[in-house]
Amino acid sequence: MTTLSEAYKDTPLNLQHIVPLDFESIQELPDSHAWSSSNEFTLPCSQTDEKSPSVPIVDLKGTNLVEKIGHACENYGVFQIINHGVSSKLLNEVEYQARRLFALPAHQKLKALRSPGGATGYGIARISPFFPKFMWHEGFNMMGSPVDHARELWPIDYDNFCDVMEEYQKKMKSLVYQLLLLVLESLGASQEDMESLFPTYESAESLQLNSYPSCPDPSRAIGLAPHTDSLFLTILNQSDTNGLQIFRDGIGWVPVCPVNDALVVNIGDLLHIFSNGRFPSVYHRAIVNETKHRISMAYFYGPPPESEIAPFAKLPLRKYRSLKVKEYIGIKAKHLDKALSLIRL
Ligand SMILES: C=C1C[C@]23C[C@H]1CC[C@H]2[C@@]12CCC[C@@](C)(C(=O)O1)[C@H]2[C@@H]3C(=O)O
Ligand SMILES: O=C(O)CCC(=O)C(=O)O
Ligand SMILES: [Fe+2]
Repeated sequence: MTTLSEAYKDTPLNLQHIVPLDFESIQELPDSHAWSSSNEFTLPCSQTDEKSPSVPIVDLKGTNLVEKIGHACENYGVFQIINHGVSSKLLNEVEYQARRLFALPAHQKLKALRSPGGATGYGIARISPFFPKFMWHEGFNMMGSPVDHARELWPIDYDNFCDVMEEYQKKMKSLVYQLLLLVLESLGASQEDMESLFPTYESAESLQLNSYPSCPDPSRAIGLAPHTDSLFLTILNQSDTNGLQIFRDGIGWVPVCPVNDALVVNIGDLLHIFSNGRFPSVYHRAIVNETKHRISMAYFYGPPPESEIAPFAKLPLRKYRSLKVKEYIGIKAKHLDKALSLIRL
């Protein structure tokens, strides 16, 4: 059986595209990280609130969930959830542990550096080789138990970090499955379809901690360049600092403004394929700011790498060919934004 991390082995990266900058030691934006300045207008978060949000907010204890989630998936590709059952204590604890990790000195973080063919550990975003400039970002990725890398970072006291990350992954897994059932129901799948298509015990999952240090010249830097996520669904804990933006056709970049204790859910490419394009994977990016060190935590969830993915049989006129999840991951790793069009029928 191929694991998710093995699915990335065939497209190794060189060190230049793995090692982050030592942000602590930098006073000015280096040319390597300076993007041409973008003056596009984006709606400021001060002009939104919970009554007129920039993307839908779904109360998981509310009514008509299938309808609301279906509408958000079809029209936005992203929504925020509240009353999701994950305690604010746990949300704060993962953020605390992530901050603790990124606050380590650079030489210590490099002990957990991702290997060229590996997917887990410390490093810059996988999508970096596709862009001419580097991002104002460092990440730490986990697939399953983080213990091996955590021990490299904190040889003695790695338990706290691991306990929190494992508990968080467990909570995310049950939450994502609950969301997936609602999403599938809104596509017209029956309970039986769902159980046979996506048995709970089989999946691919990954938890990514993102760090965007405060930046001396934020208008010329980018935290995470525009991309779509690859798997089914992503649950993002963006804490309380804004930075996440989605691209909406005909409008442009729209911020996903932080709502206290809310989590952001977004559609990835595999769900785009499964929904035959009805639920498009949303193009998004993260911007940085001058004063705050922003942390986010993204949980990615998808079907196992060996399984087949295709548009759901009950949907008319299939637009995408059927393929193995690991094959799609390989195509995406080589072609990024062109991956979906390469499998179009
Ligand atoms: C399970 C995943 C999902 C990955 C690849 C792999 C591990 C790291 C994830 C991210 C995290 C940062 C953005 C992204 C675009 C990136 O560069 O690495 C993500 C990517 C994807 O959604 O494709
Ligand atoms: O930090 C954010 O707000 C976005 C993170 C993201 O897009 C990702 O990890 O894939
Ligand atoms: Fe993303």
